[in-house]
Amino acid sequence: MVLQVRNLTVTYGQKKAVDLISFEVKPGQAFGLLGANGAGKSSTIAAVLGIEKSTFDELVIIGKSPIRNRKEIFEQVGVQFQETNFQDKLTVSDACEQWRSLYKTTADLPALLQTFGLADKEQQLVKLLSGGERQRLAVLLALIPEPKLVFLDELTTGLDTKARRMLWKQLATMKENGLAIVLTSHYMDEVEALCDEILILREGQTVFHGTIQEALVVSGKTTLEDAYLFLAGEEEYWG
Ligand SMILES: Nc1ncnc2c1ncn2[C@@H]1O[C@H](COP(=O)(O)OP(=O)(O)OP(=O)(O)O)[C@@H](O)[C@H]1O
Repeated sequence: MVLQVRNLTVTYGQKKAVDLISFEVKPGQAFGLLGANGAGKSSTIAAVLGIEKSTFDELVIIGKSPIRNRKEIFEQVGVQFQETNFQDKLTVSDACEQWRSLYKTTADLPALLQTFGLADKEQQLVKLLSGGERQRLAVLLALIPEPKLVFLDELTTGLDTKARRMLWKQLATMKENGLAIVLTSHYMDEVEALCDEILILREGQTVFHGTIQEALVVSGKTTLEDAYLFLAGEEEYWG
């Protein structure tokens, strides 16, 4: 098991943003955290990484505690955040080198730049990249440490169709090689393309946890999007 989470709770003031959620992720498996805006997905990821305060019965990443062994875990876990802030004068190449310098072992950078369609942008300022290119750079940086587990928050938001397909294909290959993925997404085609298991949050609580096939069966729907809307309790808006 690469990740074990049991009864994780995140509280902001009086509000439980994440309420007793539990899940596990195995090597080579992609786990999708789904839910409406504000359902608690980012809070879950931040708590799992030990960035956000939480309570739990079990929280183990690659055999270690992200609270007590943050440094060791950092070497083996990649993180792509929704919005990465880059300095104004930073080129793509600088960003990659800075990131690489943080880790003991790193992936083949020219190959990653090629894969992510950024090989000809190395000297370009990050702030001048298009939104989609910046997004691809954020995913590339998450993969630099050759992680065993990667967290991808809204993986392909803002990406064009070709770039999305390229990323899915790349991640599918990495999964075959044992990479474990935790991703949040609002796109059910992406979830179907990548996820082996999903957990749907509604106001911080688990309303479904299982495979996509199970979500279809439990909801009695024929598409994942319909199943998601039903299980997340959002169907009433669409009738
Ligand atoms: N630091 C904070 N202090 C207080 N409330 C917070 C804080 N961070 C998040 N929240 C609240 O906790 C709830 C869960 O937020 P979270 O960002 O985890 O949702 P999300 O599922 O990731 O949403 P989105 O899809 O919009 O990214 C929301 O109601 C949010 O307003």
